[in-house]
Amino acid sequence: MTIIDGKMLAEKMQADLKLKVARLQSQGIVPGLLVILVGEDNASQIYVRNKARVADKIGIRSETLRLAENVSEQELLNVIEKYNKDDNWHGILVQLPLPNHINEGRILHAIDPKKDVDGFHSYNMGRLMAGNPAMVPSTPAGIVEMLRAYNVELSGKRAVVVGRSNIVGKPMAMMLLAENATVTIAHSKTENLATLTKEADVLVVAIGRANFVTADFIKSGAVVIDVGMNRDENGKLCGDVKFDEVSEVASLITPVPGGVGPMTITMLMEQTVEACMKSINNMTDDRRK
Ligand SMILES: Nc1nc(=O)c2c([nH]1)NC[C@@H]1CN(c3ccc(C(=O)N[C@@H](CCC(=O)O)C(=O)O)cc3)C=[N+]21
Repeated sequence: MTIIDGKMLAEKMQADLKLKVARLQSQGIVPGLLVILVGEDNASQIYVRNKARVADKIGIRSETLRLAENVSEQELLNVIEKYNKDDNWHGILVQLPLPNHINEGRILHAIDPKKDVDGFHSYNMGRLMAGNPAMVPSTPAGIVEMLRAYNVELSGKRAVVVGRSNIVGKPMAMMLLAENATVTIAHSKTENLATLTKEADVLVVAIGRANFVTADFIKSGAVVIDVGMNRDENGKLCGDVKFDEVSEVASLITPVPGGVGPMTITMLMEQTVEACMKSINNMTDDRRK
C-alpha cells in the first residue's frame, strides 16, 4: 500500500506556479484573488487563512474581505458586483457555507464566471458537463491531478463517488467520466452501499461523516480518495475513511490531513493564475479588434 502524498504534490505544484507568477510579475502583472468570508465560522477562518498563506507563498496578491454574519444579501451582491468590475482581481471566491438568510445560489451566480475560481457558477458547471471545462471545482480537479501523478489507470475502470454535492460529488463524477472511467454516484439514500463500493477500482468518498468507510467497503487493491474533513470525538482532524483498516486493503490511499486538502488549495491558486492569464489575452484580443 502506498500513501498518496497530497502535501508533497501540492508543494511541487506551488513551486511551478511560483515560477509562472514570477514571469507574469516581470511583465508587471500580478494575479489577484479576493476571498469573501461572511461571519465567524471557525473552520472557515482556518481555511481562509490557509488560502491566504499559500497565495502569498506563490506571489498571488490576495485579500480576505470579512463581512459581518448579519450582512444582507443585497450588500453582499453589491460587494461582488464591485469586484467583478475591478480588473485587479482575477479570482473571486465566496467562502461556503453562507449564513442561512443568504441564498447561496444567488450569490454564486452573481460572480462573473470568468472570475469564478471555485467553478461553482452554473455556467462553469455546464461547461464541465458539456465536456468543455473552463473553471472547475478545485477539490475534484486536485483529485484528478493526484490520480495522474500516481499513474492511476482510469480508462475502463469502475469508479464510485460517494456524495452528490455540487462542489465535490457531481463534478468529480464528470471528471472521472471524462477520463473514461465507468462512474457510479452513491449517496445517503443508496441501498447496500458497501456492496456497491466494493466493486470500485477507484473510490472517492465525500460524505462528511467521520470514519464512516471501513475495510469491508473496499475491493482489494482499490484506490481510495478521502475528501472528508471531520473532527473525531477527541477533536482530532479525520476523514470519512477509517484509514488504519482501509489502508490494509487499498493499494493507494489519501491521508487526512495531507491528502486532498492541500491539493484543493493549490488548484484554486492555479485557476487564479489561469484566470489572470486569460484576462490578459482577452485584453490583447480587445485591442486587436
Ligand atoms: N467557496 C469555497 N471554496 C472552497 O474550496 C471551500 C469552501 N468554500 N468552503 C469549505 C471547503 C473546505 N475546503 C478545504 C480546503 C483545504 C483544506 C486543507 O488544506 N486541509 C488540510 C488540513 C487543514 C487543517 O489542519 O485544518 C489537509 O487536509 O491537510 C481543507 C478544506 C475548501 N472549501
